[in-house]
Amino acid sequence: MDQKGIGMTVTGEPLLTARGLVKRYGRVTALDNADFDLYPGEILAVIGDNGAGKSSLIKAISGAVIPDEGEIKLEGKTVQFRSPMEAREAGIETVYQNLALSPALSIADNMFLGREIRKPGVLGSVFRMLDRPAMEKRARDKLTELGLMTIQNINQAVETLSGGQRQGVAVARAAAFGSRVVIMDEPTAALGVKESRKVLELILDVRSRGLPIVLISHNMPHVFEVADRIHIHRLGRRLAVIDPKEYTMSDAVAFMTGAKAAPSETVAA
Ligand SMILES: Nc1ncnc2c1ncn2[C@@H]1O[C@H](COP(=O)(O)OP(=O)(O)OP(=O)(O)O)[C@@H](O)[C@H]1O
Repeated sequence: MDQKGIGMTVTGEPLLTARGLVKRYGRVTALDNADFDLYPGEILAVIGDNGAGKSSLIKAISGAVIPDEGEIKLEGKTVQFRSPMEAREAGIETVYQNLALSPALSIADNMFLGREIRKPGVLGSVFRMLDRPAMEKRARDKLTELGLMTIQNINQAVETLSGGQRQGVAVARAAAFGSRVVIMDEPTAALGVKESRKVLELILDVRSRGLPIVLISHNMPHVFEVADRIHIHRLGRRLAVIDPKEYTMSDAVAFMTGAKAAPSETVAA
């Protein structure tokens, strides 16, 4: 593999790759031969103008849409996710823009939504009781481990939390279950300065635990603060991958809007 321009932080083989992804919605081609590479332990930001196809790319690699063409590989093996659940089972967790939390449910219940821990039941019985103490303990441990100590009560309804705390729960859930990759779609978009800071710290914290993160964001200061590499998406495909230490924010914006030609040598092979 040609490592030129990939950046200082990546080594070895990519963990998650996509080649030639195509996704059409009627006459709109959201993904037009898109490539993608995520390396172990890195924070990869994905940036691009509105409508560039960032969400479509992320949906394809997280099982939320099925691409019309192309190939996705996880740890070198071809995968075909037919649902977000299948991607989750493979260790790819996504924190969506709308968070997908249930406001009326508690923090613990939200963390285990769709994969509740159940008490051992009668063999073969489908009616197994929820193991609430086990879920509460695991939720509390995870939030403590991630430094979300401001959350006092694990049984507190999510609707009573601040935006930052909610995002924290969503990130904690992803970090708790994402054994291979955590994808975050605009995690700071709806947050204030203090709450954004907390989420950025969480992202760095998740990386320090060895989990790679894909961060989709329009917020250039946030991207430049935490990303190891920046994937620039334009007109449905990857245009370039740049090292944030080598370019400025205005360079990145100029590349993604087409105001300036992107350095072609920085496209990962
Ligand atoms: N479900 C859909 N049905 C029809 N068109 C869609 C659908 N999803 C995406 N598109 C179109 O595909 C193109 C790429 O959209 P996508 O949401 O992937 O871009 P994006 O880079 O994430 O944009 P933004 O930054 O505005 O969220 C757009 O033209 C969009 O209108």
